[in-house]
Amino acid sequence: MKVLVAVATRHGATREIAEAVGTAIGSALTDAGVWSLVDVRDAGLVRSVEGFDAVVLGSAVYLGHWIEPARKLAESFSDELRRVPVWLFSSGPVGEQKRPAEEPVAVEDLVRRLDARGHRLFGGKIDRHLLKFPERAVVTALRVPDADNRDWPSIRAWGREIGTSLAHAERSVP
Ligand SMILES: Cc1cc2nc3c(=O)[nH]c(=O)nc-3n(C[C@H](O)[C@H](O)[C@H](O)COP(=O)(O)O)c2cc1C
Repeated sequence: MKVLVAVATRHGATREIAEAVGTAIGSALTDAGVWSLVDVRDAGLVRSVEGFDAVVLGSAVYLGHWIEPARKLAESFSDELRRVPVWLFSSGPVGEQKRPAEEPVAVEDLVRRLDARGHRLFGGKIDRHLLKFPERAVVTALRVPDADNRDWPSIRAWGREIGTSLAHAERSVP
């Protein structure tokens, strides 16, 4: 089984989540006795999704939205993506940035359009040293502290859930 984990990142924090998800999917499939090849790629470098049996697409969240390479991939390949199991994830919230009254990222429409199995929101990471001046100005204005809110156990658990569900589907094919 071939699985694509495509990710859009500006500063690398979401890429590391994608890699952990990909590793967890692969190990759950191996444990279930299913051969797998899990390809973690930058969304902007994906030229085709043909040949993959499942796709996980994730993006960092900036100002409430996915960044362009992830949106573009979802748009360009929406027909192909609807034909395979798809999971989405976003990574963003740091500190108190997530206000309970608001959805931190607008993806409901995408979940519907791609007929995705689910969407998970993970915490993000802010390291001012990596930010360009305008970004630093935004996080300073919003009083967002430097922090790493990525919850590795739940990231890995989600990847294993995906792998297990793919393994069940594979076994139930006659
Ligand atoms: C300028 C700026 C705007 C951001 N806007 C949001 C936002 O609207 N919602 C959110 O949850 N996180 C927001 N974040 C946090 C990022 O999503 C978080 O730092 C993420 O881990 C970045 O991932 P990356 O390193 O893969 O680009 C913002 C960060 C910056 C620097």
